[in-house]
Amino acid sequence: MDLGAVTKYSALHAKPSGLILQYGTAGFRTKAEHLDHVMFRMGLLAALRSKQTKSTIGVMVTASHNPEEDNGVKLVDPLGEMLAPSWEEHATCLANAEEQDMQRVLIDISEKEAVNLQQDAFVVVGRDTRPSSEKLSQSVIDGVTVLGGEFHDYGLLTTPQLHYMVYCRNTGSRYGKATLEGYYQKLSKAFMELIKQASCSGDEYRSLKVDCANGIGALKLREMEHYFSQGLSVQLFNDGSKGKLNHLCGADFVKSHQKPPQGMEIKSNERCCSFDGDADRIVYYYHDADGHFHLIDGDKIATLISSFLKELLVEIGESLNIGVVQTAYANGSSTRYLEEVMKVPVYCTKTGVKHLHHKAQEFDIGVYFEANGHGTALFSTAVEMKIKQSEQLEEKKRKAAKMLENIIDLFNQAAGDAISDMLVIEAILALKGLTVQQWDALYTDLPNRQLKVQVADRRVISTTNAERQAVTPPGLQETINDLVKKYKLSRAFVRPSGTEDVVRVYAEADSQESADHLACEVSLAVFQLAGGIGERPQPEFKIGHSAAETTCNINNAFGLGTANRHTVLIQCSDSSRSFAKETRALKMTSTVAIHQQLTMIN
Ligand SMILES: CC(=O)N[C@H]1[C@@H](OP(=O)(O)O)O[C@H](CO)[C@@H](O)[C@@H]1O
Ligand SMILES: [Mg+2]
Repeated sequence: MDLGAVTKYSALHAKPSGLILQYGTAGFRTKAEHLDHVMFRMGLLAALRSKQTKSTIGVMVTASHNPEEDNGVKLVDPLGEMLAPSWEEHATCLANAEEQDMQRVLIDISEKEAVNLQQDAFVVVGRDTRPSSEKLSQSVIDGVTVLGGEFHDYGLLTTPQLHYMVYCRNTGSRYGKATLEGYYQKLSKAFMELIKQASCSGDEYRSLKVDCANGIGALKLREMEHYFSQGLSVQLFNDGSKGKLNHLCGADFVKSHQKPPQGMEIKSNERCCSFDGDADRIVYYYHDADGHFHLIDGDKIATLISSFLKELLVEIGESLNIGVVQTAYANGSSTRYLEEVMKVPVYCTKTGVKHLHHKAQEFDIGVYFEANGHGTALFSTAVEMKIKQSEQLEEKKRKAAKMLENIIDLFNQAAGDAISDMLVIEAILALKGLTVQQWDALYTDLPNRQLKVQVADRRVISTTNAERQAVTPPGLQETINDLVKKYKLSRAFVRPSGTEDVVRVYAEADSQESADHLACEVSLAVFQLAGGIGERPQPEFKIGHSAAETTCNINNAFGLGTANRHTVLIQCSDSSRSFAKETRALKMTSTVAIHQQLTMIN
């Protein structure tokens, strides 16, 4: 290791003194202007990891669903997986070392991990469409080359495409060809094979509206679309030609606000979906004939996929085991449906796909999804062996085995992938002849609410039991237990976020009002017992899509009685400011005192 060169080049990517960052659930994420030194150092670290594992390592420059001004970086391990936990710690040490300590930290990591510095290193780099990404990925490359590593810069890629490239390169191309062309061909071929098996009702021309969050997903779906257009026509919205990345659109927006993205016109019963900013998450939705919005999230996606795979296994006559992995955010109805109706074992892990991915590897077929739409399915070598042996099976079983083989090829087993998941879902819906409403009707989600609470130090909250119970601060869990008892079919938990400086609160109950009240009461308990800062959590009534809907919300609030003399916090987006004005008029004529605050959603 040429430490002189490291020092010299590091000075060109100097760390702002005092800046401390943590390699969190999804790598480093913060304002783009604070990340140059982190990128250079992650280039160094990726080269070391590559030397140690004698494999290709990936570096992705993205901040996923964060605002456009942010950026981030994460490393991808040899089998396309998230970086090993011990190396996450090294990443944090290296990113936070002051300039004069850099050499010592690098040597420490190399010694601790017994890295042979003479070994070659190879790193592949990808980036999303943020204005800051190109320059930042160049800083990663500087880091790789200063340690004598070689690199391949894929340029613009979705995050899951980079995971796929790493996986292909480290498995001698058995998984696929490590090019975009290879990715498009592998997935499209599998999709077209599956679609061919769908019994054609004649009138079904499959089409889907896709909100691309103004991100990389739009570019890559455009490139890919002609490979599968015979089987599915996609109509792209928020394709980056005008709107801002993730602004009022994308999977995260749709899931957390439980409403459609801006910039997409939805006719009743049309199938629509949203990707997030780096295209590793997907959620579906539709408007029913009465104009009501229905969200089909990661839980329902996992249900559709696992029920289809289970049926295939039954048809093939194989006793391979199948498991579904969720987090505490999974809707209680989904867990009940999977366990009680489908009789599939369900496991709960901590938040963050690396936890779900590892658990899913324990099964012959492991399906994992976070409620926000990030997930995939993993297949063991036992499954592949059984498929190979299916040549001898009778016709019907062979057909099912062939279907399984294609569906395996269609999944991105390296990481959750919006494009791959979209094609899997479309294929399953076609094969089963299901409409989006029939899929949605598998079970009814329990009403739920997620809130964020600001505290001075979110580390005062520690949790156990896959984050479903708070251990500290003292008294918090007991308070939550008492609050939960007040509502029917209720559940609530709190945990410190791994990507934002907030405590997340989740509550579900038999009605939206109950879920909202419970979430609010739990937020207040967090605020009081865990050192809340800023404004106290308040009961919250969101502004509706239309003036009429908003008026109705406010009236409901009055109707509750409890709203009297309450502070009503009205959140409104830019475009709904006019509605806010109308509700101000309502305030003037009402007998209830409303202290109105206008805050921006997002
Ligand atoms: C409730 C929620 O959606 N949490 C998200 C979010 O993590 P937090 O640790 O909750 O901030 O970002 C992660 C990375 O994208 C994602 O894996 C996870 O599901
Ligand atoms: Mg993402």
